[in-house]
Amino acid sequence: MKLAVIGTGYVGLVSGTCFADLGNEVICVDKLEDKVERLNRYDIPIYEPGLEELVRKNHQRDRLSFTTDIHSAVHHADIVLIAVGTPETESGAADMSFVYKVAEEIGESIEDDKYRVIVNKSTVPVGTAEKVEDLIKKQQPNANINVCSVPEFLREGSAVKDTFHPDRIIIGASDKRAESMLLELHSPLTDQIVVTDPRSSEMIKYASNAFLATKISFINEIANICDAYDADIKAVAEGMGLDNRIGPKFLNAGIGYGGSCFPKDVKALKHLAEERNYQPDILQAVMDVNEKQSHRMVEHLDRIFDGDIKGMTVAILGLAFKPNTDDMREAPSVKIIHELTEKGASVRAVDPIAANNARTLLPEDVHIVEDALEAIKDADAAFLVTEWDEFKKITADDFKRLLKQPVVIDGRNVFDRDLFKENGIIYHGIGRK
Ligand SMILES: NC(=O)C1=CN([C@@H]2O[C@H](COP(=O)(O)OP(=O)(O)OC[C@H]3O[C@@H](n4cnc5c(N)ncnc54)[C@H](O)[C@@H]3O)[C@@H](O)[C@H]2O)C=CC1
Ligand SMILES: O=C(O)[C@H]1O[C@H](OP(=O)(O)OP(=O)(O)OC[C@H]2O[C@@H](n3ccc(=O)[nH]c3=O)[C@H](O)[C@@H]2O)[C@H](O)[C@@H](O)[C@@H]1O
Repeated sequence: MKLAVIGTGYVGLVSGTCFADLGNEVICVDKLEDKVERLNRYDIPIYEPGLEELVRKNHQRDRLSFTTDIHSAVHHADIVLIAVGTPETESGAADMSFVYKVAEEIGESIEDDKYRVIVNKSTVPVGTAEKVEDLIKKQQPNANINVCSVPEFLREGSAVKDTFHPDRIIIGASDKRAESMLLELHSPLTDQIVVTDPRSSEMIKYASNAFLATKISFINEIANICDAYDADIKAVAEGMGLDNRIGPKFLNAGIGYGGSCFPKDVKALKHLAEERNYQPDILQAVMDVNEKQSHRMVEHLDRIFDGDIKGMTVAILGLAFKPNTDDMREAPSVKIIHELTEKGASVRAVDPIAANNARTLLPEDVHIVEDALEAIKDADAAFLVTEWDEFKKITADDFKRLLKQPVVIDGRNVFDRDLFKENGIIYHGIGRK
């Protein structure tokens, strides 16, 4: 099939490349000339394991190309995927200006009566498929199109794997012909395909992200209660997760969820509810717990030093919002570092790949170093903020030898608490002192 993919962020670039790899002819469009130029040189603007080889392979086979010309891409396509950003606005609602602009541009690009399926892959409010259809038809009243919703569920850092092996595909189809084309496109990926209407499909995406965020805030709340009673959240989560109805995933307590999606999507869903005069109390609580959670590490440090942390040097291990990405959007590290510097501490930070993206978000006097052991050396305390594999390998002995004071605050509960304590380290995890 011939595909046009509009937007080459995580979703557009990864899904476009994967569909090309499955044998489709894919043109990826971005409005940013320098991004398109970089992509044509296989200089991939995001860090995503496996992506570069896949782009190179399919580009060289002439199945995948990059352009700024939306007009010719839409003209060529049987299916147009919209994958532009839907960031949050001040009110918490999704900013739909990029999607609406693309809809208008698609309308302007359609000049013939060929049948095309337009697909929203961006995470969008319920009712957007209808709005996009209206906008396209406003530009081109005779456009022979159906607008559908196929939300994306990939995770950053494992985007290629998630796209080739999805748990499920949701197709929100507005018409039988569109449904069968989308089934044909997606059937090589999985048998687990749910076909529904566009509105339900749009809601499935928000509800899924909100549910995962709820699981995280729930376990963080239990961790905070564990803290107060000297129970161990790791044991608690393991015990809970063995119940099939609960499941073990997304029960890692820590410093709250970040990233480009959970924070904005929970807010956007809340906003959607309030627009229809429904007060979503659970979503509000999820956000409130998450907001508080990023302060836990500094609270632990304060507890150890009776609030007197002025003049200390704290080593920050990890800046990205999670491992295997250089994405700094809503990364808890930013809040933690600002809190430390506001309290008069100095910060020495390290991250394998996110340091460049982090620089402008951090106070100027934060010292970013290349190596974890260099960050720790002579610091008064170390904070494990992002659980990169290379940080997990730091031993109790390394901390003991290099830190000025053997204080380790483990924001992701990855170190062996008992071993660290046996080695004389003052170890605090989240919900496991
Ligand atoms: N990042 C992720 O892991 C996931 C994101 N999503 C959703 O997918 C959507 C896209 O997210 P990302 O890929 O992270 O976006 P992004 O913000 O990283 O990239 C969007 C791209 O679209 C381009 N663009 C904007 N307007 C354009 C136009 N008129 N014509 C051509 N290109 C245009 C931008 O230049 C940019 O390169 C969002 O709604 C997001 O919530 C869904 C699942 C996973
Ligand atoms: O809509 C999206 O953009 C995507 O959002 C998330 O993917 P992502 O943000 O890449 O990362 P996750 O692995 O889900 O982690 C999100 C945040 O939750 C935190 N988290 C995750 C799991 C956990 O047990 N505990 C926890 O604190 C992570 O540290 C991170 O800050 C979802 O997992 C994807 O399914 C979805 O497609």
